[in-house]
Amino acid sequence: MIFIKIDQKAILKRYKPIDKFTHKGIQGHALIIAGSYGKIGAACLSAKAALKTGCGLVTAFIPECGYEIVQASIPEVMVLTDVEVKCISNITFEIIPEAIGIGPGMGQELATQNAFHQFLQTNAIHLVIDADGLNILSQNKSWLSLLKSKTILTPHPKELERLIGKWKTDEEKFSKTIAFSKKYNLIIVMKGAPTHIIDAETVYENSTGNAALATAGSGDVLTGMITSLLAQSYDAIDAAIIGVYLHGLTADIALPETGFQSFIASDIIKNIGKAFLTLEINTK
Ligand SMILES: NC(=O)C1=CN([C@@H]2O[C@H](COP(=O)(O)OP(=O)(O)OC[C@H]3O[C@@H](n4cnc5c(N)ncnc54)[C@H](O)[C@@H]3O)[C@@H](O)[C@H]2O)[C@@H](O)CC1
Ligand SMILES: Nc1ncnc2c1ncn2[C@@H]1O[C@H](COP(=O)(O)OP(=O)(O)O)[C@@H](O)[C@H]1O
Ligand SMILES: [Mg+2]
Repeated sequence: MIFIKIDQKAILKRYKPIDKFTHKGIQGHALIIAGSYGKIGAACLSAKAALKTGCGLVTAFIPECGYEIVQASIPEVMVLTDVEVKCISNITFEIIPEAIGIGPGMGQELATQNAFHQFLQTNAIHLVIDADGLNILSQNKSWLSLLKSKTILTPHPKELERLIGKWKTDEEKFSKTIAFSKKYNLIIVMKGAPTHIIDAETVYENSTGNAALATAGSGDVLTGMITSLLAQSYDAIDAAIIGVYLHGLTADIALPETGFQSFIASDIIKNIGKAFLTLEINTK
């Protein structure tokens, strides 16, 4: 195992400042496939976080019932709807995004599982899988071999357990996750306090974040942020590392204003700009 601590210096080596002459057409298009009846908020959080992390365009693919919710709450985001009202049942789109984030709030209806399977069989675009995307994979482990090399998975501890089985010690958790990452050639964002990013034998430990992040939708926001960085042509490992670092940094920045208790997932999104600025100041 190779252990690497991720601090600001490590991020600055990977961070690419925005080109003065860029435009929205080349700044990356992220597609967020998420949401179900009662959990359209997860799609909103993820899509808004993707936009606020710098990609030029964001499209949300959601069940029909979420159409007005997403359009009204984030007018900058484009929306595609499924034929089903309450859940995703057929993932088809004509746009060509550079990266896709799938799973937040998506639910695990049979129709959604079938649509996800169909999608994995044909998808060739860089991918981040979270939440119900992970839960569906846990129930259908043979589908893991459909994932392209360096697909990013972002499990919290319970989702990780569903994927790799129970562990008794931290050591066992790491060795099982490393073996899983190697077997399927995946990047595993092992969310926690702190979060570790696992790429085969290499374990990156994040240095930002605090308990304020223990709040609903916090992971949905992270999925949007990593997808956005992937869409902006960061390598998968860099997108995962920078996304986790900035996500944690928002909570460190906001803490003096919100305290642990009143920090909510929208506060992560609100502070992404300030988190980026700490990097800009250090590249001057
Ligand atoms: N506003 C929204 O629409 C929201 C939608 N959400 C979605 O709701 C669905 C269900 O997600 P959940 O994660 O709640 O459900 P899960 O059943 O996957 O996870 C909840 C369980 O995991 C355990 N757990 C979670 N984090 C842990 C940690 N750090 N350490 C130890 N145990 C931990 C909890 O004790 C609980 O038993 C997902 O699709 C998610 O994206 C949530 O993100 C909440 C907000
Ligand atoms: N005590 C904590 N300290 C630091 N980070 C935390 C803590 N609790 C949760 N987090 C972070 O918050 C996020 C929670 O993600 P997740 O459980 O998927 O939330 P949700 O599904 O509600 O969106 C992860 O990035 C995790 O690392
Ligand atoms: Mg989650």
